[in-house]
Amino acid sequence: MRPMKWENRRLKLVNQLLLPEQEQWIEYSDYNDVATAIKTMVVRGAPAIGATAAFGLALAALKYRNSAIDEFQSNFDNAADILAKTRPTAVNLFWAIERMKRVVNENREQCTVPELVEKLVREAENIAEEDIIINKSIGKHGGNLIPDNAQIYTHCNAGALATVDYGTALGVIRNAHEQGKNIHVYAGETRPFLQGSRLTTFELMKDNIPVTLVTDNMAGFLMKQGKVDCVIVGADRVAGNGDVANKIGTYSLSVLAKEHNIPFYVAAPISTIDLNIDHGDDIEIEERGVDEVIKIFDAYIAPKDAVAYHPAFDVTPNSNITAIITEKGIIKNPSLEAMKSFFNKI
Ligand SMILES: CSC[C@@H](O)[C@@H](O)C(=O)COP(=O)(O)O
Repeated sequence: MRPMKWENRRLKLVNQLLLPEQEQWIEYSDYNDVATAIKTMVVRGAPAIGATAAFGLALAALKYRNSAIDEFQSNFDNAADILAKTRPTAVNLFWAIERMKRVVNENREQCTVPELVEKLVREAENIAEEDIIINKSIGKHGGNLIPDNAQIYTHCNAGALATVDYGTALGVIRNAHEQGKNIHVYAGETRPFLQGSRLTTFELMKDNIPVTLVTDNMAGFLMKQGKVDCVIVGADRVAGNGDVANKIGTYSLSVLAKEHNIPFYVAAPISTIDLNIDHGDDIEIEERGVDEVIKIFDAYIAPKDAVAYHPAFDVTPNSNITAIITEKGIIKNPSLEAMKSFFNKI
């Protein structure tokens, strides 16, 4: 299931806050509303918010298509700033915004504003279409790492809903399933926002991929019981040394996997790798409102005035990662050197 549609020059997003109970599509014509959708997590997942921001900028370009070039650029840059301030951790957001800005900077001298607008719309469409191809390629590379009869543990939702389609971690799982391998997935519910229970189980069940939902604190016991053959997660940002920022709880899973000698895989597109950052400790970790911890949607699960803390992501050190699976190949035992040699080869 795709989380977004670009139809008649409008963006439609499925409201991921309501899934799986309700499939509500919201239409966007204003980039400010798109920024709010990213912030409130109507749309979420690193590649999905990148593509969404690109469409947000396409909407901004359409809005200002009758302006003179300088005014157009200033309004466009302002829209880019608004979209960039929505969520800080997933680098795909900034990567997509930069790609859109480059279209303006490289073409503003030789194009009219309407021509520029068309190029921007096309670039956003390209970002979205390429994402699907990239995910299928990640799936192909990663699918071969999954043995037949594997029991796979995944965290959060790195599926079709977190991308434009197919998914990264779930793309690997989908590929293994398409190869005819007999696999079974444990989906961790992913407190506090429940992307695992609401979205991952929903996606896998729709595809008839056997899945069992577990709460996050069950992972260690499952591993001890020998019920997990590998862990696969997505990523919001990979540092130049292969440290990985991903949904809060990923780090704990990696420690558990190491303790039990279970391979720990990260599936992510190259656009998630941030070579401007050498070390995971330098990745900005988003802190979200404590209401998301104190409540589950509208229901309080703690005293209303309880003190709570909500880092939305954590960082897994490269030493806990068996391999990073990208669309261009696999980086085994990631380190600064392994990452450098991979980028020299591709
Ligand atoms: C292919 S999505 C990879 C990551 O973005 C995913 O694992 C994740 O952490 C999503 O976090 P979210 O807060 O739901 O946007």
